[in-house]
Amino acid sequence: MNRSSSNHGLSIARQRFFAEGERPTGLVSNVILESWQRCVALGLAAGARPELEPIPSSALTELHDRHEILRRICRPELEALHADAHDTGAIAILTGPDGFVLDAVGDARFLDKAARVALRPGVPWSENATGTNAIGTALVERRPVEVRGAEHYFEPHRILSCSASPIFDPRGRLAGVLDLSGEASVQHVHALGMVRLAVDQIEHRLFEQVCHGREVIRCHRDAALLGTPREALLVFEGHRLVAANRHALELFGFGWDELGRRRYDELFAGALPGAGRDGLLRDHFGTTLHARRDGAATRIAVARPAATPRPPLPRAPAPVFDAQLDADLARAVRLLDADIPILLQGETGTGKEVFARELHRRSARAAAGFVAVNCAALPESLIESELFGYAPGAFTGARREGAPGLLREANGGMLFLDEIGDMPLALQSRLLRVLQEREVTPLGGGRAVAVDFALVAASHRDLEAAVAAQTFRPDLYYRIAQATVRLRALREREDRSELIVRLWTSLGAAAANVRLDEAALATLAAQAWPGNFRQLVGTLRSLLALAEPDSVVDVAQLPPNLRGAQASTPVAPSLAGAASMDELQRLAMQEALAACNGNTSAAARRLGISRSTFYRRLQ
Ligand SMILES: Nc1ncnc2c1ncn2[C@@H]1O[C@H](COP(=O)(O)OP(=O)(O)OP(=O)(O)O)[C@@H](O)[C@H]1O
Repeated sequence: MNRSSSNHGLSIARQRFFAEGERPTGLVSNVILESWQRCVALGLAAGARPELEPIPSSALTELHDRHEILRRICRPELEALHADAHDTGAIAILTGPDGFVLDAVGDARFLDKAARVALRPGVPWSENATGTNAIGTALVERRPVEVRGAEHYFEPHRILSCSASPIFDPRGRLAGVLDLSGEASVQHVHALGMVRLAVDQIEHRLFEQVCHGREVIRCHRDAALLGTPREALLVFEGHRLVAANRHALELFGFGWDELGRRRYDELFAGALPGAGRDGLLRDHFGTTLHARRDGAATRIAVARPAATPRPPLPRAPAPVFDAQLDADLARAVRLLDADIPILLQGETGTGKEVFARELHRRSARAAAGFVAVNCAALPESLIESELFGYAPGAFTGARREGAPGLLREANGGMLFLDEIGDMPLALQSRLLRVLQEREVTPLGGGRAVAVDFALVAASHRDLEAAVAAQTFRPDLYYRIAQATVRLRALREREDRSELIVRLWTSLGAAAANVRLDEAALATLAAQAWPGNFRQLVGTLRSLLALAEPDSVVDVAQLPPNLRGAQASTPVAPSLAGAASMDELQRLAMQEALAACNGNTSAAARRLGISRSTFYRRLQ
């Protein structure tokens, strides 16, 4: 089909879909059609100009900080994509896993034009915010997507032609999206292919970085492709497959959800080649594969050049679940898939949100969205409109075209209502009605819209006690508490040493070759950790940030409040007793990092120095 006839077909498709409410099958691909339908269900008005304001610059800096590793890994491909597409004037874009644009590299003229439709850093290009578009739709579909001209949901975006591919980490979690966008009037013939190749490179590099120090098995049918981004990469823990890249999934023919389930002997027949060696392996179909095994020991032994800049610490470790949590997760997934809501109870920091996200990842609704609402963080005056949405002109200050609300945004996916115990009583009744009737009526009138989402609610309050105290409605309680999971406080767990070792490794300690000595580990494991995971992870991040590469952390390096007999020693005397300016500085930074849960920006602000100075002093 040439372009003018395909444009004509698209105009007819739009007319039929938007004006006549028909399904224009055959005129537009199913991916686009399904996306349009999702946008309609969200209440987005295709003819309107979407209000897409970038987040404030301080929030963008924070976003950049959070995705520093991803940005660094993707930079070469962003530059290369832009260079390859230079003739077409297209721009290369990187977004985070939520669709927020992190970087845009390209031709100044088109950058300018793109900025007019808000295709610039700090603006969300998720489908919920921006309608059908390559970035948002690739995030929903979890696969590469092309969206050209009038296939975009919103009229003003017709000027764009975009090709995007999601980027997955070795555990199958979305890390971000790479996109190439240009003018719809220019042909971008190989755009999607270029983006896919670039993502291949990125995922390969991400895998190397995340799994550095682990024993990685590389294989391919063709020996010449071993060591290239086309090779399959696999990591086993014991006998279980815990990480893989897309090529491995393709080779063995299963999806990310099989990670953690498949065993070595289900994939391969015969033993691995020796560590650090090449050899032959047979897969379970009997096909011969060329394989290479990177021994963990060999990799760790490679000395880090002194001048190598330290990679930033991951903000959060990969979730760690013990056997009990794994069993809770498996049970909760079955219940959730049978449409039974789950209530998570546990003290602050016990990982309720982490648990809920993992539930989503393992559930039948994993491909659809995860919408998290913190009922305690939303001001009471806003919570109603945020949750239930509002009709056009419902109240002063409302957006002209109204808003669908978070309950409708969760349609098809999972709604996570955090701190539900803090929801005002009047709203509890409204929420109950939605859960019973499975439809939402926006504030200020309008017709009720059907919603279908899996519900996970959480609270650190004892909701049963709140019902007895009449601060929580019993009928809502019985509705949401059909299946309850109690997340244990860390002080109740006997496996704290093992947990600390796993978190320590996951935070990058193996990559930097920083060890905790036995006494330090025992001291950390003996703590009660009233802030639970949040406090423990914050402390481990601080220790790692301050440790030299290839070193051992001992008890003397632990924050004073954690050091056995000195546990109750106030901060000031320990600072006063420090030996040198360097030691003083080190202690002050350590205290600040611990107080800010390992957030370096916040710790730098606390000390009144810039973030770059803080980093420099950490080197
Ligand atoms: N199972 C886990 N494995 C690794 N890290 C975890 C785990 N659970 C929680 N964490 C860490 O602890 C932090 C707090 O977790 P999360 O926000 O899920 O706790 P919460 O119980 O929802 O807290 P709150 O009640 O205060 O909202 C997370 O940022 C994460 O880094």
